[in-house]
Amino acid sequence: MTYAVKEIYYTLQGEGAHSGRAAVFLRFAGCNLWTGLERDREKAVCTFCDTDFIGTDGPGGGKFATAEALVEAVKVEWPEHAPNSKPYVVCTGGEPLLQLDEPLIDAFHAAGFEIGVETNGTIAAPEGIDWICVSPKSTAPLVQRSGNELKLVYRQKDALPEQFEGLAFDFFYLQPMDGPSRDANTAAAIDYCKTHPKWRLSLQTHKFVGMP
Ligand SMILES: C[S@@+](CC[C@H](N)C(=O)[O-])C[C@H]1O[C@@H](n2cnc3c(N)ncnc32)[C@H](O)[C@@H]1O
Ligand SMILES: Nc1nc2[nH]cc(C(=O)O)c2c(=O)[nH]1
Ligand code: SF4
Ligand SMILES: [Mg+2]
Repeated sequence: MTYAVKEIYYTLQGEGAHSGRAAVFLRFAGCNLWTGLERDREKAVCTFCDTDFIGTDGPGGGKFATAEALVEAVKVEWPEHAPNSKPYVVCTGGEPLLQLDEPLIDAFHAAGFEIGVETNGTIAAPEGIDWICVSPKSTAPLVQRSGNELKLVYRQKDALPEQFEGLAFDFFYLQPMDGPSRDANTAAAIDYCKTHPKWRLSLQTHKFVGMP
């Protein structure tokens, strides 16, 4: 299968349980809940996306004919001399589970990588991913109902924390929705976490410091 990749870059995970951890971000092109075009945003299932995932024109982006070729492009971003560390790749997008398949998982593991994924949960995750972060979206049916962290963007009218707190995840996070109401959403998320301690606050820390 040919993989369509928007961008590949080395940064720190900004969100959730692995916040602060060095990772290569592999951003796949395309999503099943929005075309990525501003003219379609209002009518999309997911309306608040903060990401450009159209095309393959970003840094390190392109079309990769094999899993091995894509792994090689990710591998070169990890520092050469990194003692006592296992390389970590975060597969995101767009929706990474449209493209992240078993051959690619196997190729990453063969190269010594630990694999994380950021998914909207509408597609079942293949076996073998080391860290599954599910971020449910509005009315989109949630298929992937277990994993390591559930990271709910807050506030969404059609996706309330109560709908998800019984699912099989190790951690439950609320991430304030960025946009015109970010400050109000942050205050509401803090309040919710204080009254519902099962939930923790996830801030998009990379945005504070201008990291990609
Ligand atoms: C761009 S998405 C890509 C991965 C996948 N499609 C998903 O939605 O989980 C990466 C993460 O950013 C979150 N996100 C997207 N737009 C956001 C916004 N405006 N404010 C806060 N988080 C946002 C998503 O919920 C998800 O956890
Ligand atoms: N630094 C950084 N951390 C992130 N965690 C999840 C992100 C994403 O867009 O999937 C993201 C991102 O875009 N940048
Ligand atoms: S599901 Fe993820 S990538 Fe797709 S539009 Fe929503 S936040 Fe963006
Ligand atoms: Mg992002």
